[in-house]
Amino acid sequence: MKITDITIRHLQMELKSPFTTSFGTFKSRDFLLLEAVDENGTIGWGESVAFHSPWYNEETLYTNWHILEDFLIPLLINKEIRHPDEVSEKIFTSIRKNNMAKSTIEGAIWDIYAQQTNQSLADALGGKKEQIEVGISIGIQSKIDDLITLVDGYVREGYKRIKVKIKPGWDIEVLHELRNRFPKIAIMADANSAYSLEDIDLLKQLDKFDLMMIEQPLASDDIIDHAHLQNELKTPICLDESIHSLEDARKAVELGSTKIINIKIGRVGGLTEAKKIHDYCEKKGIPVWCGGMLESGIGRAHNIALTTLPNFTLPGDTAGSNHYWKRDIIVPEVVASNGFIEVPKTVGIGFKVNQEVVEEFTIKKKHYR
Ligand SMILES: O=C(O)CCC(=O)c1ccccc1C(=O)O
Ligand SMILES: [Mg+2]
Repeated sequence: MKITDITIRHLQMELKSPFTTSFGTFKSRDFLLLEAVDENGTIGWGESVAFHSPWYNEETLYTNWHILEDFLIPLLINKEIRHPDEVSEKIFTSIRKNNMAKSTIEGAIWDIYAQQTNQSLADALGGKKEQIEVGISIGIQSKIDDLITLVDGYVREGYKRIKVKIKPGWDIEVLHELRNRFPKIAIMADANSAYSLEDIDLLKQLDKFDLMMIEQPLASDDIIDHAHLQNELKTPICLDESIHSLEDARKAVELGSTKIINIKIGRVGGLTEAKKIHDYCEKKGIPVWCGGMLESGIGRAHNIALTTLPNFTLPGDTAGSNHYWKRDIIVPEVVASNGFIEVPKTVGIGFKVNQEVVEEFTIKKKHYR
C-alpha cells in the first residue's frame, strides 16, 4: 500500500462525568484523529491518546501534531508499505520516542492493512478471542460514599474488576471501606506515580486488601525503585507509565520491577511494538492487560483488537462507550455486557466512523498529500 492522503483533526468531546487522577481532573477530552487514504481509496483511522497537557507523559496533542506534520507524514507519505510492521521497524527508525504520535499513524496503517487483506484487525494481529473481558477505572471522588455508590453500580452492570485511582490521602481508608463493602470482587489501585520509596510503610499496608495489583505506584520513569518495592510487597506491581518499548519491558521483568504489564498502544509506539511486548511477556509468564486513555471509539476499537491476543489474560480498562460519552463517534458504539465486549468480525477496526459526529466535535483540521 501507499498512503496518498492524510487528514488530522483536533476533536473535543465532553466526558459524561469528570475523571480525576493523582494529577488533576478532566471534564472533557481533547485528542487527535488521523484519517489515512491509500492509493485504492481505502480509509484507515488512528487516534492519538496524548492529552491536552503533558501530565501523563511528555507528549501533548500539539506535540503529536507537530511530529506528525513535520517528520512522520513526510517519511511515510507515498512510500510503498508491504506490512504495518515496517512503519516502526523501517520508516520511523530515525525519530526518537514520540510514541503516541507514531502510534496514531501506525494504527491507521494497520486498519488499512486489515481491510486490504480482508480480515478484522483482531485477525490481522493474530488474535483469537471472540469476546474480551473488561474492567472499569474509577477516578478519585470527593467522598468515599460516592465511590462506594459508583462501584456498586458497576458491579451490578457486571464489571468483574474494579480499578480505583489512589493518591496520598485517598488510599488506605478508601481501600479499607471498599474491601469491607465488596469482600469478593477483584479490586486494583492505580497511583499514577503518586508515591516514592519513602512511602514504603504505607504501601506495605495495602497488602491486607488482597488487591489484584497496584499500578505504577512510583515515579513514571522508574524501574529500579519499583524492584525494591516489589521485594517488600506481596501485592503484584503492574507498570504502566515506565514501559515504552519491548526493551523497557525486558529490563523491568529482568529486574523484578513488575509482575504484570499494562500495555497501552500509544505509550509503546503502536500495535507492532505492543504485540512484541505481549509475545515477550507470554514467554516469561508475565500476564498483560490493555490499558485505557479515555479514548473515543476509534482508539477503543484498536484496544479491543489488541486484547484478543492470548496473553491478555487480565481484564483491561476498555469499558463501554456509554461509560465515557453521551455519544461516541463510531457505529455501533462499544457495548460492555456483564463485563465482556464482543469482538467485531467485520473487516478493519470493525466499527463505522460516524463522519457527521466527527465533524461536530472537530475544532481544527488539516489535510496532507
Ligand atoms: O478508562 C480508561 O480509559 C482508563 C482510565 C485510566 O486509568 C487512565 C486514564 C487516563 C490516563 C491514564 C490512565 C491510567 O491507566 O493510568
Ligand atoms: Mg495507569
